[in-house]
Amino acid sequence: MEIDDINSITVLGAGNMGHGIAEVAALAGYDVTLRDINEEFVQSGYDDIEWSLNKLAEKDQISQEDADAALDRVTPLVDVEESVTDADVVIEAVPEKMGIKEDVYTEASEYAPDQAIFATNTSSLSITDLSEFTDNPEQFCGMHFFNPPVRMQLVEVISGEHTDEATLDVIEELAEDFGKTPVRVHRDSPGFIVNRILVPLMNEACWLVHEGEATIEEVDSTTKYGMGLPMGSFELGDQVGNDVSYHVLEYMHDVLGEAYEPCPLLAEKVENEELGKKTGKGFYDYENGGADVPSDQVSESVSDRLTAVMANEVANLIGGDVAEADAIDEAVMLGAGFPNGPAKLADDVGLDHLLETLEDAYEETSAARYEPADYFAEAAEQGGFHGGGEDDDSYEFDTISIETSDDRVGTITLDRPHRMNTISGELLDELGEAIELLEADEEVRSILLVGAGEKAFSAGADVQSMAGSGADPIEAVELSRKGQQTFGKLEDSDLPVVAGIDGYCLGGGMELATCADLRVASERSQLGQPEHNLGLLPGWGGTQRLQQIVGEGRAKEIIFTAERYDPETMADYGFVNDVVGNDELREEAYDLAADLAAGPPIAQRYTKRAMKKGWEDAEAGLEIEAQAFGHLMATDDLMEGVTAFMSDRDPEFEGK
Ligand SMILES: C/C=C/C(=O)SCCNC(=O)CCNC(=O)[C@H](O)C(C)(C)COP(=O)(O)OP(=O)(O)OC[C@H]1O[C@@H](n2cnc3c(N)ncnc32)[C@H](O)[C@@H]1OP(=O)(O)O
Repeated sequence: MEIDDINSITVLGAGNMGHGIAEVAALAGYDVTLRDINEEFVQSGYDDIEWSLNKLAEKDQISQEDADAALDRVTPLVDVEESVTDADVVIEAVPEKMGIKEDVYTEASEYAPDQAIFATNTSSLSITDLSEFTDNPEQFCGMHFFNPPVRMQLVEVISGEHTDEATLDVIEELAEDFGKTPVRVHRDSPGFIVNRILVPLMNEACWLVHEGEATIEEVDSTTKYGMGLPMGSFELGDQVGNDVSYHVLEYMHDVLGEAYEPCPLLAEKVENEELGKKTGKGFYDYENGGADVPSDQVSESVSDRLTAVMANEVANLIGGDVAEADAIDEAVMLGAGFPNGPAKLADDVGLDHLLETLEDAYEETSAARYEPADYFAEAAEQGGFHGGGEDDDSYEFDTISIETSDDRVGTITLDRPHRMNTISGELLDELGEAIELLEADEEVRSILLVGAGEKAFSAGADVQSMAGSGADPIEAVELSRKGQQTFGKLEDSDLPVVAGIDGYCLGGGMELATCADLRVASERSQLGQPEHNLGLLPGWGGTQRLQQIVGEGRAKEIIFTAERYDPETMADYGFVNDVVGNDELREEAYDLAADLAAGPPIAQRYTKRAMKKGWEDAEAGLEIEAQAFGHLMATDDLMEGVTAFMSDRDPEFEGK
């Protein structure tokens, strides 16, 4: 089957995941049948889809017409035969019990067309075992969505032992058509990628506390503020559900062995029905304020242990041919909101050190969970999961990407869409390097700055990583100076710089855009300096540079009110040069950057210098203007400009 042959999708199971998957498929334009065992369940799933679609429309993420059209494409049904008889793809999302799934597959494969592909959303059962309940196990694979499917970008596409390549290809294309990012899991291994990393991490957090090596506060402070993960390990456990982690661990324990023995502390939580957020109590008490993770109890030994255990799982996945390092990183960043993938995090700490940490713990405790995976030493030897530092492609970054085009535009994309393109220390380093690279590239004549995804240009400094290190005032001073200097490179650049703003442009994100020469914003953008809401001030140049553009009165208004502004108001204030339709932003911003790239480089360079100098001292600015004017007289560009004007053609400036 080819992707173009897919029109009808049946989702079996109208629960939390089932109705979410059906909604995603309907939004992508497919006819969807949503099936559950009785009217009440299926109607409840349908109502949830309607609610969610209306919410998306209310938030202007889709139009009301699109929401209504998507709902119209969903047919709720109870009868199995009727639900699958025309299905091109059947996605199963029924409860995680082998017996229930067996019944569902046996019945559905009796009535589904022979060519239909079956995909399971299971997070914990064997794809191979499930495929054997169908007539065509080669047309069966895993298609694991994350909760809630409508918001989460990741889909793990998992091969079973019998799955053929064509099935995986078409399901990957389908996931892309749903607007998701598929990550291929080559082997049917418990937990696939994301749970295989997260669940042993949460288990190790429990062991550290159970063995008296750390407190819950120390572990969570370290996880969140030391390692920079989105939340503490126990906080995450409570969110996932302690029963869910426990059952996944039990399954891993059965299939993969002793290393995955659930910690008694976790078992105790399950026994006491302290399952986390959903029961009001887990490791934290959600009826009394919930998780309050301290930022000042970061412990190096806890960080080493947790990172080492996580790295061991990465080594198991790579060594076991389940997935490659890049796929693991992408999956965990998208599925769990990690700022960097676990392979990259481990590489950054250093595999030699982590291997030693594991070996020491293994020697001390003889616990199987510390036994280094076979592949670990190999990866350490080659300098990391990502192969060490021998990669001499200087255009490779982790938090940004850069691209150059025939129009001589160098585009820098802030590339942390799962974190609203927030600006971390690493991003600042990479941004500085990227600006220098583009400046040094003779083929580049202008810079375009954009954010990845549709939600944000940038929501500012990554406040979480700032809270981790910013408790130290001296470090915070340095961080402020680093931001000022990095963004200042754009101001000082000889190249004209355009910021293409789509979505949130807040705090440090707005300070970055302030350093561009021109700003184009989409209609849906929201701009502002919310730092005062956090008890901070715009510390990446905002107190100085914004007033140069909008004047002191407006700059003070923007900073003191900490409000979010629409782009039209920002255009009235003189901050935004042009407001364009959401769908046109990329093209319009690029075209502007391309126009500037076709301009006279020497005149542009001197104009920027004269204007900047004039901020400090108008007399000095005027002097630079006069000198530059003189120098330009002797350039080929002037000759070319005048000749082109006389011949009524476009000039071709060479910067000479
Ligand atoms: C010197 C410079 C200083 C500064 O720049 S200070 C920072 C200034 N910026 C801000 O104060 C903006 C803070 N963020 C927000 O107000 C909201 O977010 C938005 C309005 C941008 C978006 O709201 P919504 O659409 O409801 O999304 P969501 O669930 O709040 O955010 C999605 C994920 O992005 C993370 N995130 C957003 N902004 C930041 C940030 N500035 N630092 C770190 N993380 C951030 C969230 O926590 C969350 O993450 P999860 O999905 O894991 O819950």
